[in-house]
Amino acid sequence: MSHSWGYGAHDGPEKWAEDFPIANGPRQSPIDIVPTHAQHDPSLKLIKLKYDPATAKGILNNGHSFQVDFADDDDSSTLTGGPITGTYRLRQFHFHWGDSDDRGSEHTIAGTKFPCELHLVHWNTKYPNFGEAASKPDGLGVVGVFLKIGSANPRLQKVLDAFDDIKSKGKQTTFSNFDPKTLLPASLEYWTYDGSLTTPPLLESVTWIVLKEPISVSPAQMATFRSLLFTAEGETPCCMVDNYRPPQPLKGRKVRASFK
Ligand SMILES: NS(=O)(=O)c1ccc2oc(NC(=O)c3ccccc3)nc2c1
Ligand SMILES: [Zn+2]
Repeated sequence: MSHSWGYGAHDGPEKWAEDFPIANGPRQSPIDIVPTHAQHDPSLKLIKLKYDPATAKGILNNGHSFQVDFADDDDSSTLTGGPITGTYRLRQFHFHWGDSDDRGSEHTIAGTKFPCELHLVHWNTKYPNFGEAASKPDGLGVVGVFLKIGSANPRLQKVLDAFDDIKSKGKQTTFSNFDPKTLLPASLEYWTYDGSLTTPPLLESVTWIVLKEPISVSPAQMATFRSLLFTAEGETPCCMVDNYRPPQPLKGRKVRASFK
């Protein structure tokens, strides 16, 4: 089955269920987080993110977003604590963003959309690799960070400076010595719930950890995000924008807060 999905009218989120019926499953992501409905859980631990900059390997335009990939053959870069048990290894981070500043995030907060959202993707080392973990209900842990319009974010700039080499789909380049911790806000307070990958194959294997505090991004930096292309070299260029899935039904799930 050739899975060609995207974010357009003909291949976008409203069509994904045709090839990926789990799109209508019981624990789909993203969701609208309503802070007043979230329950503070005092048993939730602090999240611990330990990242070794040396594990950063490369940056790739995969035609849906761009991602920075990390070496995950040992426990050099891990997520522990928070709502999860055990050790989850960082595999990649990527973003979702809009064509204008009024949209772009996947999760929303009481209906509020942010212009951009960062996802740091980790897999549970109780499984042999990412692919195995991605098919298990406790296989993945994704940390979501909102970006809001403000002053230019100097830590983001190193990522954006690599875009000239990955403008179109399938292009990649080396990307080394980068600490994703520099992209995190001061507070690691979070909401957590059981969900899924937000793009096909939409596997329901993600423990979501969405940070309450956003990081900043400037309008000029958002324009740089929007200069990437969904399309490969030689194809009619199509700007990579609005690569976000809208919130999905909660279907009885509880969202817990690590804070009061
Ligand atoms: N928006 S999302 O829910 O964070 C999300 C959605 C879809 C995803 O597919 C992958 N695959 C790998 O990282 C991968 C890692 C190793 C080998 C092959 C793939 N990560 C994802 C994260
Ligand atoms: Zn994502």
